[in-house]
Amino acid sequence: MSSMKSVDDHLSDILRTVRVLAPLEVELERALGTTLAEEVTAPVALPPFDNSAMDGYAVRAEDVADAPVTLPVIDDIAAGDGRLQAIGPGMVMRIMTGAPLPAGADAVVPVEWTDGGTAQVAIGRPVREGNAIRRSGEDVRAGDVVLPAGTPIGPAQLGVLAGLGRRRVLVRPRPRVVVISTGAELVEPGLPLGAGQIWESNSFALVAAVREAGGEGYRAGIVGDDAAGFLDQLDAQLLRADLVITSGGVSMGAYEPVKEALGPLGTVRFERVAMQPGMPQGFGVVGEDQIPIFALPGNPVSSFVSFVLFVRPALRKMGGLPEEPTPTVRALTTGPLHSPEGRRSYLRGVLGPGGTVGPVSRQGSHQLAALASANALIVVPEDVTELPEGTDVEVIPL
Ligand SMILES: Nc1nc2c(c(=O)[nH]1)N[C@H]1C(S)=C(S)[C@@H](COP(=O)(O)OP(=O)(O)OC[C@H]3O[C@@H](n4cnc5c(N)ncnc54)[C@H](O)[C@@H]3O)O[C@H]1N2
Ligand code: MOO
Ligand SMILES: [Mg+2]
Repeated sequence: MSSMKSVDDHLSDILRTVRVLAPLEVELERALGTTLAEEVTAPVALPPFDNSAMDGYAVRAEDVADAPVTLPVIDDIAAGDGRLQAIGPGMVMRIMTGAPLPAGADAVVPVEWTDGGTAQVAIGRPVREGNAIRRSGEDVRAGDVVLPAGTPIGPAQLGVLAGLGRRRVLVRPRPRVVVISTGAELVEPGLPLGAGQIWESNSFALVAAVREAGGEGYRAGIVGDDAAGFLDQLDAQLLRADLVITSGGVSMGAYEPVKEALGPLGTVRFERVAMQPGMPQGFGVVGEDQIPIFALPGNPVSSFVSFVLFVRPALRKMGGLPEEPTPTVRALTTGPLHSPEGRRSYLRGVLGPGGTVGPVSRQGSHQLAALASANALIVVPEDVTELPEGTDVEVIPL
């Protein structure tokens, strides 16, 4: 039996091969979930001008120091009022939240502290200088770097970009990922099953996982166990792909179209990775543009686990995010665990309350429903075959 490649070596080969995607200018509406490819500075201060934090009256604090006092209201300032207003000693203006502070005013009295008058107003208590005023530049000064390149764009970052007047922004685009399923036994869900057939599920799970990982996933349908047909489909799909995932056809059978088609190219290596599930799989590049391709095993749990361990980090890198190990937590096992010698196991488990984790009862790599009942993968190292209940283990939350 040929020797196996470690999970860590396989991942580092992958990360060495995939490249960060070229920056692309996109509309703000399309930037959520991407990574900034430019440094964003503020063209103006935020707030751009001194303004009121409350609905009330713009005053000179010294004029209301002996409150209660009654003072004349010389004008109203609404938010958006562009007039350059000013007040003199002994005068006030009615002002709304967000409206520009008139020159000469140094405090705002909230309407709750007054009788709400419009021609004149009775002010019930004094205010400190600066009360309820939001100063220009208090959030951001003009020229400040607000978002450095490499920032992941979430809702708050998107909001601040709009708040800085941006309509378009330079980002690392979402990787476009095409998923091709292979297998003569596969039928589109929704169509009737014939003898010996099963409904195709891997591409649905993988496309969903791609989307969750920040990529744009497309199903390229099912190709049978025919290497030439697979290559035709691959050629057609490469036009719209930054990355390709195939499922099935990589093991030791008589009909392994992916291995048969890609093996001879010399740019895709088929390995036995020392893991369970997911041992047989390939990785490399295809086409003129050297598009990365993951040839994942057909067993549904195997392709899913391989996605988590290998494809997700590759998508992160392509999308401009820093490399980081797959996030894990520690937990105590609620039952004994078994694992094959020489392969790192990723047992399907349930993370419970209080930092415990238990394996689900069905651990076969074809048992997709068991995966769906799990919320974690329990990592058992290569050299460990049995673990008693109560062992502290590493867990990948799903
Ligand atoms: N003699 C050996 N046989 C197998 C070995 C081995 O080392 N020696 N490895 C086993 C392991 S481990 C795995 S994993 C699988 C990998 O198989 P393939 O990648 O060649 O995939 P297929 O043969 O096409 O399918 C395997 C299994 O998965 C089902 N499948 C495939 N695609 C889908 C899909 N899109 N949706 C749902 N189910 C799918 C398929 O029907 C098969 O049952 O090889 C073992 N064999
Ligand atoms: O390695 Mo296979 O993924 O066990 O079923
Ligand atoms: Mg096979």
